[in-house]
Amino acid sequence: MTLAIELRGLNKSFGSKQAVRGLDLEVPQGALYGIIGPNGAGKTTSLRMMLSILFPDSGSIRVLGADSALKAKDRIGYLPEERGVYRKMRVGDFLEHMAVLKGVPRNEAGKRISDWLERVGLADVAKKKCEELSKGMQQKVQFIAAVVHQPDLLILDEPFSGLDPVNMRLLKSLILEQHQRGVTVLFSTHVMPQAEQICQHIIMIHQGQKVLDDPLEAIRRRYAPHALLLHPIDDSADGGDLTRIEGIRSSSKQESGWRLELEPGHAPAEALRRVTQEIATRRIELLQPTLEDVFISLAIKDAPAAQEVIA
Ligand SMILES: Nc1ncnc2c1ncn2[C@@H]1O[C@H](COP(=O)(O)OP(=O)(O)OP(=O)(O)O)[C@@H](O)[C@H]1O
Repeated sequence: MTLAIELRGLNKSFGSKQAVRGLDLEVPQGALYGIIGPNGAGKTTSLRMMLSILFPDSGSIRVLGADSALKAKDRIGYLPEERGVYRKMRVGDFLEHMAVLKGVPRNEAGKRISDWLERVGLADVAKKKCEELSKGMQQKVQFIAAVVHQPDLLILDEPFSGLDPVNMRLLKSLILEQHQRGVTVLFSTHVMPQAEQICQHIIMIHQGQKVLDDPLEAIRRRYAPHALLLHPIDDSADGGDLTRIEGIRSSSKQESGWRLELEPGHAPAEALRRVTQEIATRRIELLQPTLEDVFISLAIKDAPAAQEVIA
């Protein structure tokens, strides 16, 4: 397996704050990886170290076979968290500048840029100054800047922040398209449903440490279902207090059916059997934990106050 990114034991502190602790990471060539983690977890710091924007205090980095991203910079595309378009520059000039900087011949750049602007619905902004664009538009322009040179590795820091649902969907399809072209894609996000919909593999960083590094399917299997959704034959039935059934911790009637929370550690199949013995059931399903459930359960382990609120 060829690795696009290989990090070993990365550490980084800012003064007394250790932002990244002993980070090991392997991203195979052609993979699509998402990095999630609470605010301040160390995601941006990790991405910046991979890109040699920041340097680790210790540990080693290999990117696209080189010992520094600087040696492979024309093969890397990066969408930074801070949206740094050159405010006074015209959009077309900004993109041409970025493309040429990354090795695209000037006569080729113009055609690529107008194709891209067309694709993201910004065909009419090439002559506008960057500062005249909305935040979402600027973000799309920056995405173009990250891909216009057809990189082999694409690193996106919070690509979905500030986008409306239509543009989120557009960006999602553009990221998937890059992946299908064989580009290695690594992106950080707070938007769990997006990570869940498009990633094959999830990394979670919490307080500077990696706490999850698995294929999404394996994560779903590991975090066992913790709830059932029940559709009784008689929709108007009350059912009484369902916590009388062994293994059921709580129940609530929702539009989608009755949601039954399982006792932690209780075998879902057993609970399912008992429930269907008690209640005439049209349909019953195990609810798989969402990535957000996993995120919250890992992130609040060290935050008792937050746990109380969520429970
Ligand atoms: N240049 C810096 N100087 C001092 N502290 C910093 C610097 N950059 C990051 N930090 C600190 O390092 C920690 C990790 O920050 P980082 O930006 O990597 O987190 P993050 O996971 O990207 O967070 P967010 O999701 O909020 O963007 C935080 O405590 C942050 O305050």
